[in-house]
Amino acid sequence: MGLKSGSTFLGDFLRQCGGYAVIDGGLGTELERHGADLNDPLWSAKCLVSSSHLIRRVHLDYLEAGANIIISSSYQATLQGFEAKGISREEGEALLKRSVEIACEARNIYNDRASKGSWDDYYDGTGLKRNPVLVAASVGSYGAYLADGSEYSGIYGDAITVKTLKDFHRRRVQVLANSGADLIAFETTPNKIEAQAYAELLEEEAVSIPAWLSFSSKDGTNVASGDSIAECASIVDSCNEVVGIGINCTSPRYIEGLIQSIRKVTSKPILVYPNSGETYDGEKKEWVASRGVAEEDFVSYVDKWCEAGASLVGGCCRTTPNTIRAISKVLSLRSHRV
Ligand code: MET
Ligand SMILES: [Zn+2]
Repeated sequence: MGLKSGSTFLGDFLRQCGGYAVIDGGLGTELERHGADLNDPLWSAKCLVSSSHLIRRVHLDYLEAGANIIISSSYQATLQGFEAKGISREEGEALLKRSVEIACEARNIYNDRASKGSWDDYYDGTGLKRNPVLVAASVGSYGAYLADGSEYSGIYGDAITVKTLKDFHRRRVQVLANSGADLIAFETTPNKIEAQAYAELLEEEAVSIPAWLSFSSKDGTNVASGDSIAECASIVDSCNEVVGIGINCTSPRYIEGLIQSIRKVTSKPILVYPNSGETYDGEKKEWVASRGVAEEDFVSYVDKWCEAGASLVGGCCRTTPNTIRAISKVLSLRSHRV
């Protein structure tokens, strides 16, 4: 896809969806809920090796809950992480591709089911009712690879520069760009240097599919490291390959303010998929439940986020197909208004 088509890619898709699109919910969370043990440096990517059927099932659950965009299980799948487990470069690349294939298989099953559904179930006056679906290849941050929660601190230390980050991500991005995915989702970006690294990498490598980039935040004004969201978003805004900018894995209560800051520096579509509002304890590797937001409360924010300028909404860690079903209802009511 050339730059020109890249620049209208997400806008065209949003129009196809009626103005608003639904992103899926937490993948890692759902895999765990189904019994997977993700206490591993590869986290959800551990299932790529042993339980791809479970990953496919979770993608399918999100599609059936109304998701328009499903994000692959490659968040914590890195060639470096695979190598540390004795998995060769070649096998590691095959696993990265496999993560996207599994998501594509889920989309095929979903499409088949929808077209075989009864006329009454699926006919909505405009044709067969089947949500348009994109598959996004997940790229987690360098902090996610470290597997110590640093995607929520953004503190990488002085030895880590834009250059080392580009080199860290380069091959994985190349492989995922040629995996059959529709776009790349750079998730949980915690600082400015990593945003800069992604933007430069997309340009240097002439990546053939578009990308979106989302940040994590702990306060509603800055990304996790303390760099300002406005500054981070403008770095990304100037990269032609980036078709959407947003926030993920952040408490719902900070989202509205963050959208307003992003809106000031970009006219690209804004995406948000917050977590449940609980906090991740990187040392204990568990979510601290105390300050969570109930499912109904999460959903009550969705209209506000859209009014502030978001057009793609989903959920991150600790959200489930129920959250996505509820988001999908709110967005489809809004879609009918556009
Ligand atoms: N897409 C990833 C997942 O839900 C994002 C994780 S954020 C720590 O599994
Ligand atoms: Zn998350």
